[in-house]
Amino acid sequence: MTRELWSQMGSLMATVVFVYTIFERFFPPHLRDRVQAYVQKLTNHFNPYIQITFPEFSGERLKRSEAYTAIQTYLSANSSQRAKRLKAEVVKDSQTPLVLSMDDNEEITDEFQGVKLWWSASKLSTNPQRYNPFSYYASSDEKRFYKLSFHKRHRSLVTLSYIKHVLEEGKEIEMRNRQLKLYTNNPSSGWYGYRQSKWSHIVFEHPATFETLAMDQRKKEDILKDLVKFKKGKDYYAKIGKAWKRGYLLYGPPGTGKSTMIAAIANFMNYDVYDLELTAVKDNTELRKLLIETPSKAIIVIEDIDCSLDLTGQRKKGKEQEEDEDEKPKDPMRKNEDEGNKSSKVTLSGLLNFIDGIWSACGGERIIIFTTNYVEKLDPALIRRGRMDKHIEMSYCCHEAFKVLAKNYLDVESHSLFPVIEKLLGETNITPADVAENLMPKSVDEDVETCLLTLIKALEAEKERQKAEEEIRLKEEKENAESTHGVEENKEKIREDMKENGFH
Ligand SMILES: Nc1ncnc2c1ncn2[C@@H]1O[C@H](COP(=O)(O)OP(=O)(O)OP(=O)(O)O)[C@@H](O)[C@H]1O
Ligand SMILES: [Mg+2]
Repeated sequence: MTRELWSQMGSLMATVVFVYTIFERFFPPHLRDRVQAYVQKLTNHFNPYIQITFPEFSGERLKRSEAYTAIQTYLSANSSQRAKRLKAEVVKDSQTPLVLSMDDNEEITDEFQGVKLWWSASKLSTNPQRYNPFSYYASSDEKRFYKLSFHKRHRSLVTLSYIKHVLEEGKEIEMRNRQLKLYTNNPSSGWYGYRQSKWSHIVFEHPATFETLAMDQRKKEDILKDLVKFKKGKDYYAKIGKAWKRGYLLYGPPGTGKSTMIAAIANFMNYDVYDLELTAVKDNTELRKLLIETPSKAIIVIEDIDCSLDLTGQRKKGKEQEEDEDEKPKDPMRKNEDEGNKSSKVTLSGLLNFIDGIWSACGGERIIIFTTNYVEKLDPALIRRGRMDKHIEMSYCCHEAFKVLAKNYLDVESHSLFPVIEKLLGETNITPADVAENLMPKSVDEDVETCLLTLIKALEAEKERQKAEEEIRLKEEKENAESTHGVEENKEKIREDMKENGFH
């Protein structure tokens, strides 16, 4: 018998039950229960189709079931073309605010490894008397659920593989469609008030992508490969017994694209960005509390690490200082003074403890990015491999990077002026930010050639400036060397005079 026939049998049974309910008061209760149990047994015995129900709220009606949401997303993506009656819902924090899913009592067919399965959306009103047609809100007596039906011979395929596949794909689509967020830490004074939290967020809508990022192509591909490997590395990290995190250090002069690279990484990985402003963090305990609240699939960013705090070379000193302070007997009169001095006492060791510590393994899948303009100023302990796994230099604009910018800003891939620019770029240090600024048309009627000529002029001016700077530097060096030489000559002369005069 086909599933359709079984469905019709179901309707027939419902009619029987309905008729039976009308006449139920003529049956004594013990007989009624027995008949009900027999009817159920009989149907189960002959019906080869199994049904699994996924309720919207499980247990307490406080939290929507994650499985229900994932199934809804999966079915919306796979069924909106097939279902005839659809329901439109506004979904918060999604790139597609209006989500279409199949309407109540609608049924669609899915296929998995050649096996057919049926999904239906239903709702059950447990207290029909309380139905209020004028209410804006769903009745609290309404219970929604998805029902999955399949033939019993596919029981293990469905329970072991299909449901897992649906939930994983549903969650994956949710992640893809969600809007990224940029979080910044709140000062601790506001952490515990009404509706206050440690992080505030806004929607993250930075357009930067790896495609629009101007840098050496090989370097770019290397970073992309590293990111992909990290994203797929859950099992690998578990196998080698390392927390699923990766540290990047981006360094280079201002305007070379460090912040742009962070945005491109966030867009590529589809991770939220947690921009940690260290100067707003009082001490290591606060730092720990903030970091504990960062979830999985997050990028934790500390920009300009050399300027945020005096982290450079302070590791030992910081520790010793902390120990000293612990040993000092506390003078009650000095308590207020101490509290006043407590502003921003995050230490390098506190930060390193987090990066290495066990709580960085809670939640997993996190990328930590430090940026700096002066890599040479940083304490080697902070940037050693294993902590900052990848050091990426963002350098001055090379010809390849220029070509990306020309494509972004002017939509050209080649031009007779390109070789002139290539030569000048080889002789001058100019940041991609400056190149971009010069390439941008200043008015609507400025054509490609005018923009390229503007850039050439800027490059020539910069070349002259750098040449003049270099000449001054060389002159100063020469003068210094000469004056040192003069002092030495003088000393030698005095020594000879003293010898002549009999002094030794
Ligand atoms: N490599 C790049 N690719 C594309 N655009 C870039 C690049 N570098 C700079 N830009 C452009 O210049 C602007 C400034 O760059 P960005 O803020 O990323 O530099 P930065 O290295 O973070 O500088 P800072 O050290 O001052 O923070 C960006 O908005 C972007 O438009
Ligand atoms: Mg920056």
